[in-house]
Amino acid sequence: MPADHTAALDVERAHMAASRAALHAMREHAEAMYAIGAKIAGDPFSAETLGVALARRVAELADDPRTPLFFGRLDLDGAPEPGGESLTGRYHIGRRHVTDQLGEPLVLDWRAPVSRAFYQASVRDPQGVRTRRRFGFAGGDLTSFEDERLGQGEEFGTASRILIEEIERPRVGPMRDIVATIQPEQDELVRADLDTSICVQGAPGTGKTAVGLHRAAYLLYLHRERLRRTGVLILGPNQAFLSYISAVLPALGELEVRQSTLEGLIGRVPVSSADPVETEIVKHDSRMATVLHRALWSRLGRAESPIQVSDGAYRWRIDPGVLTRLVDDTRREKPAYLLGRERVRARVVGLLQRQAETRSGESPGEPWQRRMGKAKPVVEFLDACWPAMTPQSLVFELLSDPAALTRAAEGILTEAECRALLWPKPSRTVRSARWSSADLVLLDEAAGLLERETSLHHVIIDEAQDLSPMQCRAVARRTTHGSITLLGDLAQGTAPWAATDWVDSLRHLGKPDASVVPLTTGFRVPEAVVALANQLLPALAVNVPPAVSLRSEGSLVIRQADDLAAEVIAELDATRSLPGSVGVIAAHRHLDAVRAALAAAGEEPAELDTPTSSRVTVLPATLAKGLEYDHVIVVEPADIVDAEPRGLHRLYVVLTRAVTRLTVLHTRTLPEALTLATQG
Ligand SMILES: Nc1ncnc2c1ncn2[C@@H]1O[C@H](COP(=O)(O)OP(=O)(O)OP(=O)(O)O)[C@@H](O)[C@H]1O
Repeated sequence: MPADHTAALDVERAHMAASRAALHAMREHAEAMYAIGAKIAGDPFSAETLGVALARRVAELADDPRTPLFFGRLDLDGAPEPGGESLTGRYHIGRRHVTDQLGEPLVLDWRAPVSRAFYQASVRDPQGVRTRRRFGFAGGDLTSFEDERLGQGEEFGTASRILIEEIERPRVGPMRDIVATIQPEQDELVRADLDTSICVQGAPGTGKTAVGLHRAAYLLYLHRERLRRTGVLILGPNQAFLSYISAVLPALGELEVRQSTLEGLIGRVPVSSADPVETEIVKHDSRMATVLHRALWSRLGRAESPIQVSDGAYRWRIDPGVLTRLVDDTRREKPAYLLGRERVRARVVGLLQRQAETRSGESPGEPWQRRMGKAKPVVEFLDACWPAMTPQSLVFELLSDPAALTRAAEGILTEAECRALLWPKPSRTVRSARWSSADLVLLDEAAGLLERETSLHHVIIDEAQDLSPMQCRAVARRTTHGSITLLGDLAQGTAPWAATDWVDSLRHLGKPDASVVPLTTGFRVPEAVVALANQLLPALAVNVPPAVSLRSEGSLVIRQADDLAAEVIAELDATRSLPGSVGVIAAHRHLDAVRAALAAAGEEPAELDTPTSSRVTVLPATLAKGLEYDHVIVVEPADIVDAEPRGLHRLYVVLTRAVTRLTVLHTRTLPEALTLATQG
């Protein structure tokens, strides 16, 4: 390193030390506030609220010695601020604001408006940036830097050595944040307005998950109070994936974002049975929404007899014609079902009240109204003409009563589809029903008809290509007044109902106008593997742009084996001296044999979502989505393809988990698409 470079780095290190000391002081100050918070708050409720806020502040100010406090610097030369003013001076950009005792900024949060230029400025549009400096680091220490003098036409783009080093870094443990190296096209998505819904179609490893997580952090920074009340939610495909991404937001100082699977979000009953796939397909079809709607609303009836009710002093009467009109009028207002029932009850009481007023000249009080609302004749009328329902009772009836299902599904489902829906041996009562995971979407749809969901402000949905129409509707019900970020790759759709076009998903999600933005630069998969994966694309029958890889390093080996287990062990031995994680991915039927071979060879592989120090993880192909390993060993691809109807898509997912080295081991003939790809 040249001497002037070394000297400059020393200055930066000193700034880092000063920033760390200042952060420490900020935290001590917050801790002191926390200690006296209870005393200064006037009442227990404010003490509690203040205590929670201060405790959060203390936690947010934690310093992680393994990461540097800043990773970039901007020298500004009259940059126009969003407000129109010009900014000059020097700003270090990091994971959070750090200020000195006088409140002067030592580090600017990466989400602050000024920091945008760090990600977006270019020679063509310098945004007032004279020099952009990026730092290389090891642990929390600065090791190098790289300057781009934009004013002098100097710009590295994806050739930045520091970016390359970052993406070539061996992967260990859970996912990391990418805040130091967010690319301009990713930054556009991260910083999109809160009210804008977007759909990101991105090839494997293009940073969709990373973009989603950073977008959550960005939105929370900009709209902290609003979002604290109404929430940001991240939806992922399974627990293994959620645990893989769980460290990213805390590393960015965001500790309170809810991350869930869709089942976790909508599950209102335990899942204790499984459906055959043809049944699941019908249950996830959007036509079920119409069937449920019809089944529910067809329960409204005409009043056959009058309500005759006594309040102890007098008897009142409402004629059937009036009651039927009341039901019809309320229905026309399109309320949620249970709200409608209560409206009818209130209107009946209103009619009784008017009769009482006419007779006595006085209005009966609230206790009288409540009593009349619960009077037996009123309840009997409601139960006959607008019966109370629960999600479970509605779905139970449809799945157990052929006549009820036929009535509700006529002209919507075929006879075969109805047969697929009906339980072969229905439980005797709703309470003893054994629900499947596909039933959860039906129950949620039913619940949405009965009562409106409260809307979240923003939902980020990862691996969204696998959402069924009914699952999309479940999300839509929770974002009626909010926005969504949809992240996915049509080529990776493995569910039987996987989307083949984003237009339909967006329609079911209630955001038909969201724009679909492609991401095509891959940061994970090496060139050789991307080339192989791209050649599978025609066989996947989806229209997506192929990926380009930023990683030229990396290897691909496809090897015929006699003994798969022995080959896996040999391959593991070959990777022993290399840094980074290893994922052995196979169809379910091979897992026991692979695990036994590993045990015999003295390897103790990690289980998914249990953090261990083991470098090797053995996992089924069905859980590989969204994950990555430096070295991936794929066992018997033909069995992965054969295991499910969209097995080739599954294979595409599995092949694209590799960061550095992909080894495919097979005894059977390779799937045809892969053979063509290797020849091509
Ligand atoms: N700008 C970036 N700088 C450095 N690393 C990045 C960048 N963008 C993405 N990465 C890294 O690339 C890898 C893939 O990112 P990510 O998992 O977000 O991709 P994805 O599009 O969600 O992939 P998949 O479709 O396979 O789920 C991760 O290790 C991520 O940290």
